[in-house]
Amino acid sequence: MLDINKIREDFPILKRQVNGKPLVYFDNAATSQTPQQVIDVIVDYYSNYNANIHRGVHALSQEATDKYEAARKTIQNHFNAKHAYEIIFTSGTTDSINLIANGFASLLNEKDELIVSALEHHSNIVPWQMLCEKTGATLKVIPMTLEGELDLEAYSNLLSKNTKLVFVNHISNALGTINPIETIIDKAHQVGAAVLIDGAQACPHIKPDVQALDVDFYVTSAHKICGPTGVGMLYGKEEWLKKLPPYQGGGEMIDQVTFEKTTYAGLPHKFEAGTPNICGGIAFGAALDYMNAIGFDNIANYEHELLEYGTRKLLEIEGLKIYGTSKNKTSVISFNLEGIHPYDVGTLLDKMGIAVRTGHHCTQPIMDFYKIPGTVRASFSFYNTKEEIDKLVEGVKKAKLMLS
Ligand SMILES: Cc1ncc(COP(=O)(O)O)c(CN[C@@H](CS)C(=O)O)c1O
Repeated sequence: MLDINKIREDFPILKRQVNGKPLVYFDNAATSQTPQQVIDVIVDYYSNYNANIHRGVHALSQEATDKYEAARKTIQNHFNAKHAYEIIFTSGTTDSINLIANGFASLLNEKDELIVSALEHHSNIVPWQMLCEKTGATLKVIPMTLEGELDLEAYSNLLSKNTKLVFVNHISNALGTINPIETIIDKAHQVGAAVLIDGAQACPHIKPDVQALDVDFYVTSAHKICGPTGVGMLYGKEEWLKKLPPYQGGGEMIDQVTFEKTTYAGLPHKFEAGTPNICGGIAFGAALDYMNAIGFDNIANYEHELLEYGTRKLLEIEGLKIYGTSKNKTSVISFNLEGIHPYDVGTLLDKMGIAVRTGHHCTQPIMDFYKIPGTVRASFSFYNTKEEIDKLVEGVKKAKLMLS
């Protein structure tokens, strides 16, 4: 059982007032808030051992290197990766996906096919469209259903011996749907295709086991899981990371440089050119330690309570429609009020101190599917409360009165 009041004490920002009202932060799917334990690690780094890593001969550099590589091991253990060198630090989910898409440019041709899902974030669509433009490969799309789930029968029919890569999100940021990635991975492997799972929305709620999933690539951002922005990770199976060419050239990723020829470093540094976000990586590890101390089972159970409560209370409002009604979803509720633009609802809620996201949530294909301009999206985290949901419901009722 979580002590929510005690947990909320960890988050200084939750004491904020917005427009003269206590902040109700329901935009966790965009970015999560940062506990004092992680803030302290960031302050400690810049106060006591800020230095460049991996090649320094002085104490500060060694301390920073040790902490950075310890964070990599924390991430390895969290995702149950076989080797620490299968964890590549990136600037986030988008960067991780682009790293892989660029790597496949040298492996694909016009006969090859890639499969994406209709539920994807633009970060897991556009890099692959760019790759298809470069290589002549074909992009195929797994259709979605009205409930906001993937049509698995259609997926099976899209797979063929020409399928080289399948990439889907673990959890939809716009609808909250939890996709059956075990099935998706298994079917892709049966035709010899590799699978990239976009875990940006999953990692705040569940603890993926990359070896159990047998996934080829898994990506996420630290800022979704109580960590800082500007840092994330790519997990890749060793065999794949060894096959892919470097993403960026520069310091750190080399072994020998001559004007005749340059040889590259081994894993993970082959993919980590230049000075990394050292503090961000260390804070990423601290964020995972914080979340694991609370326990992902406790987090998932409590957030499911919030989802059920919020869904029930919002549906009591006449004319409110929820998009994404899968039985298997996390604490994201996307909704609209009949005849009212989501942006207007979001603006009024902000005046009441309630932070939600409105618009297409970087998933325009989903909005096109539902033939709507966007939604109001409330996304709950383990530090939110039912009392805050009551404020949201009252706010939506007020907005309906004012805007109808
Ligand atoms: C499923 C999914 N995939 C990729 C991204 C991009 O993450 P970055 O850290 O920006 O690289 C996101 C970020 N979604 C935010 C910003 S649009 C949201 O409000 O839903 C995501 O949810």
